[in-house]
Amino acid sequence: MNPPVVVTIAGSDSGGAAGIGADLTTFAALGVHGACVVTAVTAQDTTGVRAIHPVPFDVVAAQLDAVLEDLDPVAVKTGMLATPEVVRLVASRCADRLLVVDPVLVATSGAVLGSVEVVSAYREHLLPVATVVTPNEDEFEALGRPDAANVLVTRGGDVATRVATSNDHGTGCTHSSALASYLAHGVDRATAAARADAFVARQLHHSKDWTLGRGRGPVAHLFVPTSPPTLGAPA
Ligand SMILES: Nc1ncnc2c1ncn2[C@@H]1O[C@H](COP(=O)(O)OP(=O)(O)OP(=O)(O)O)[C@@H](O)[C@H]1O
Ligand SMILES: Cc1ncc(COP(=O)(O)O)c(N)n1
Repeated sequence: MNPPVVVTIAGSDSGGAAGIGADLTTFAALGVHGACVVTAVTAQDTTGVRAIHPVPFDVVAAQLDAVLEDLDPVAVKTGMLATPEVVRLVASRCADRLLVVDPVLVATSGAVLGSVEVVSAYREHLLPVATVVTPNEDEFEALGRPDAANVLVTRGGDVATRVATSNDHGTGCTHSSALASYLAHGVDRATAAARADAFVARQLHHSKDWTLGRGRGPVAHLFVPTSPPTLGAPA
């Protein structure tokens, strides 16, 4: 039987904690086939972002056309979209699919990954057509505290499930990719959100004592220490 197809539209992180790498590995961990549209190349490590190179618009559009026309993904997950043109492109091409929008505007390191123009494009074009939007607190503020049913503010784990670790680089990407994977397996939004929270908490627990890099280390995306996660089973 074919796995569900999910496409991530996001930037690369040379340090392998966030972005496309985190998304594809999370998709693999959760039993979906991952396709990818690369929007930007970042020179980044556990301590911060050194450089950002947006991919030319035509090349982003060509990647998206290829994936949509040939692989027909059931779900789309967006991360760093880099330019307002790409935000508008995604809104116009992906509104008819399960669409998880992680509005990547501020990195864990504090680096700004989205301009004022990008924020406006999100508000006007992408937020209204998303299935779920997963801003963190800073991104929620930057977006003007949108008051809509599809907005799920991520808060770094609630008291019961919070894992004490500084290895949290990539948690937002992992969380939104897990959410898109569970939706692609056919579970409802509330269940998918709860499972994504539990998945990230478990992955954070697994990597909590890692000492990779000198800054905020990566969350484990793939290592699954106990039984495999529940995928499309009844809610
Ligand atoms: N310390 C933690 N313990 C348990 N769960 C956590 C922890 N940190 C993050 N999470 C989980 O990961 C999700 C995303 O976390 P967070 O909001 O910190 O991501 P982010 O990297 O700031 O997001 P973005 O990619 O939007 O910038 C949270 O909703 C929560 O489910
Ligand atoms: C290419 C890219 N995409 C997304 C993030 C956000 O992830 P985080 O909030 O964990 O820094 C990032 N730092 N880099």
